[in-house]
Amino acid sequence: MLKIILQKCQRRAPRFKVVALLLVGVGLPASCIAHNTMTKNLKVLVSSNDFPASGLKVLEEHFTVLQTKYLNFGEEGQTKTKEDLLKLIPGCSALVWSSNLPISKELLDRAGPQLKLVATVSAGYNHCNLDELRARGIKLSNTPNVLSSAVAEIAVGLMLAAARRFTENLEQVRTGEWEIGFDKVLGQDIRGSTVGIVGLGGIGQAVVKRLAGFEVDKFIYTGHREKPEGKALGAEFVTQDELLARSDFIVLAVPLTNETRHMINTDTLAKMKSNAILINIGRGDLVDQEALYDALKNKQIYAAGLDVTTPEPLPKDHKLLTLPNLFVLPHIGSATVRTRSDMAVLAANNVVNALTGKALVTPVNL
Ligand SMILES: O=C(O)C(=O)CO
Repeated sequence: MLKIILQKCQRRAPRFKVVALLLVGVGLPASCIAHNTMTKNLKVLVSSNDFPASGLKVLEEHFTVLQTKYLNFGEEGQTKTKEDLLKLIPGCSALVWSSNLPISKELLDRAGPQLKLVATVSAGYNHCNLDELRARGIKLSNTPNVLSSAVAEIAVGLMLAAARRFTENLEQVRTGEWEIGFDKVLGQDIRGSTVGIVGLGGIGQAVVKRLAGFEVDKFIYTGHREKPEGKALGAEFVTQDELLARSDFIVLAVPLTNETRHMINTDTLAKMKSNAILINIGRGDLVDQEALYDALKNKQIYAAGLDVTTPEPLPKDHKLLTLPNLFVLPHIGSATVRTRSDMAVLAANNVVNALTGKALVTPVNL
């Protein structure tokens, strides 16, 4: 066995033969040594300096890990991070990507032909140029499922925040001008409502499950096709128009694609009930924000709760932020310690598999 490993190492990189011999001397399993010594010369770039230690540990066991030294925070931080990443990228075999820098043609050119995988640390991959990845034979992985509960919790949080008018109520607390009275700042119930889910994937299903105790009257959903999971959850499959017309809460849980971009626009907002509450946990561009601003301002719909906006960060003087019936979060759907750690480990395992010739754990079909 050892002989075969050493021959392999010799062929690939003679200096690893010496390393392997030394490590056998200290008692490490030969297969692990051969594998690690052969992959240690591969460079993997991690795009953020706050990537969870659990994921880094997996990567560092196998590869040479490069990481930007800047915090991707604020305009200056973002500029420095981008500059740093562009310097580090050439020669990398995999990119572990949690940056808002798009995976573009230019960036892939800069990386070079040895790049095998982009492992995005997100469920969404609309920031990746899929045509370029496909044309170059570069694989793409994402981190679905592990974040479904965390994102669904934020959807439920936004439903409560928008329905119970957290923006106005918080403002009252901050200014000390509380409206004390029996019929002041009344909100809407989730109890007895119809909740419409646009996209009954992992996150959409997790939203329905989390609302189990809220006495929702009816769950309906729309998408490309009826799903067996819908039946199991007691959710009715309807057309998009029917969902818009019937829902008290509309939760957007679909990826951003050419088909879904601006699916919420002047026309679709006009089909909603006047008490409708729109929740977006997908991507900002699912919604035409100008149209949403008008609909909220004119009270054409009741309220909205957004975890995602265009752009991110939303400038602090953006007109959306003047609306009392809008509650906005800074894209924190997956931002829990456990979820981010699970995402990091999943992304790292995808890298290990891609660079050791195994199937990806969570591939994106290109
Ligand atoms: O993982 C993603 O794509 C998210 O946006 C989670 O909020």
